[in-house]
Amino acid sequence: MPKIIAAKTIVTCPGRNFVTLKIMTSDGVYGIGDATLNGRELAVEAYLSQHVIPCLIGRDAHQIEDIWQYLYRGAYWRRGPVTMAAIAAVDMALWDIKGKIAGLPVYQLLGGACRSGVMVYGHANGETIEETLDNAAHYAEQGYKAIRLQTGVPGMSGTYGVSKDKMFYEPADSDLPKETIWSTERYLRSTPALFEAARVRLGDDLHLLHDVHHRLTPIEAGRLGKDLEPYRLFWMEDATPAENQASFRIIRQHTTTPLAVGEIFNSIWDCKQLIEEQLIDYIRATAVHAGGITHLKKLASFADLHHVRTGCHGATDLSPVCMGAALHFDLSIPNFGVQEYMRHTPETDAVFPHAYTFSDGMLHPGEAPGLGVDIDEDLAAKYPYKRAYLPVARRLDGSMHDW
Ligand SMILES: O=C(O)[C@@H](O)[C@@H](O)[C@H](O)[C@H](O)CO
Ligand SMILES: [Mg+2]
Repeated sequence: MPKIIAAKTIVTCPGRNFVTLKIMTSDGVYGIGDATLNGRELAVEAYLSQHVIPCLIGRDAHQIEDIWQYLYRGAYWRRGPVTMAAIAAVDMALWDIKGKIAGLPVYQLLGGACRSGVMVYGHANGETIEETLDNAAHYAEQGYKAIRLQTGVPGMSGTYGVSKDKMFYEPADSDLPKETIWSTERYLRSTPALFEAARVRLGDDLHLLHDVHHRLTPIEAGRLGKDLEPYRLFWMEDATPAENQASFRIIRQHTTTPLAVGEIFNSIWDCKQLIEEQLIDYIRATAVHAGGITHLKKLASFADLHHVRTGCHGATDLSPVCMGAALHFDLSIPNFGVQEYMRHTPETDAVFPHAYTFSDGMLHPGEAPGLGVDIDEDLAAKYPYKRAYLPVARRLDGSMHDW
């Protein structure tokens, strides 16, 4: 058996912070997993190095499910982003090892390909509607079939989703949380105008998406969904905070705009009611924050029973290791919907050489054994950790709001 003989964490900041777990086996084969939790990176690093790695040594690296159960049940304290990101990193690394030993890409171990490629969506944005649509046209020229549109809200700078650099979006760019302002009324006025103009300019064939980023109440979200119906969105994302899953019933009662949620979910328990009651159309949980490929597989199978498809989170704060894992998963499940693809910078891509490729609006994980993603440790060491936080938002009267 390939025995786990050592494991270590690698923290690097090639423009943004990433935490990677590397597991070494007695066969000389190693695997890697993503453990990045944006803005709280060192908590996961400590959880792994202080509490998880000592429990891994000597175990059979092939026993992926058993090790998952051992870490999940064994901690006694279940779930939560730190715990689940740490378990996810172990899980990804073990799938990587199994694939390398079998000489097969991970998607083959998951049941083989269900499709020829993974449709992805890119992020078009701008301060104005015109700038956003120019950017969207640029994505369409590159072959994207699905595009997310976010535009500045008049009179409010620092709105979520609007970036200075049009190809790379990095909101965690400040060593203390930056304060931004928010007005629901202005946002609800400007967003339908963006999509009205988008259909005129971009036509009917592109899939258009939008991220509300948890900033509306359920009834406000119901109204926005209704206002957006004429423009036939692929989805409206994170319409309202989802701790109270039943609140999605209110949105559902008011609109046929498809709903996506779940990038901050850590387990199937965060979306059990949402899925069971068919209150959503797409579940956005992803490998790194929801317990790895093993847990995501269960979640997707449960979702499939309820006509819910997947739409894995794929922002830049999820490393190329997570992107690799997501692509193997996406290719192999029947109820795949779409994959988010926010490109990493060339510096990040150099630290994480990978086999996945983009062509004609689709990503493919490639045929390399395992996850097909590696880490260049010498290069990683040149970019030390830099504290960075996401912004926060306040309403016009100064009270806190979701960013
Ligand atoms: O849909 C998305 O990609 C997001 O909502 C992210 O940009 C999110 O803000 C970041 O992942 C936070 O770390
Ligand atoms: Mg989002």
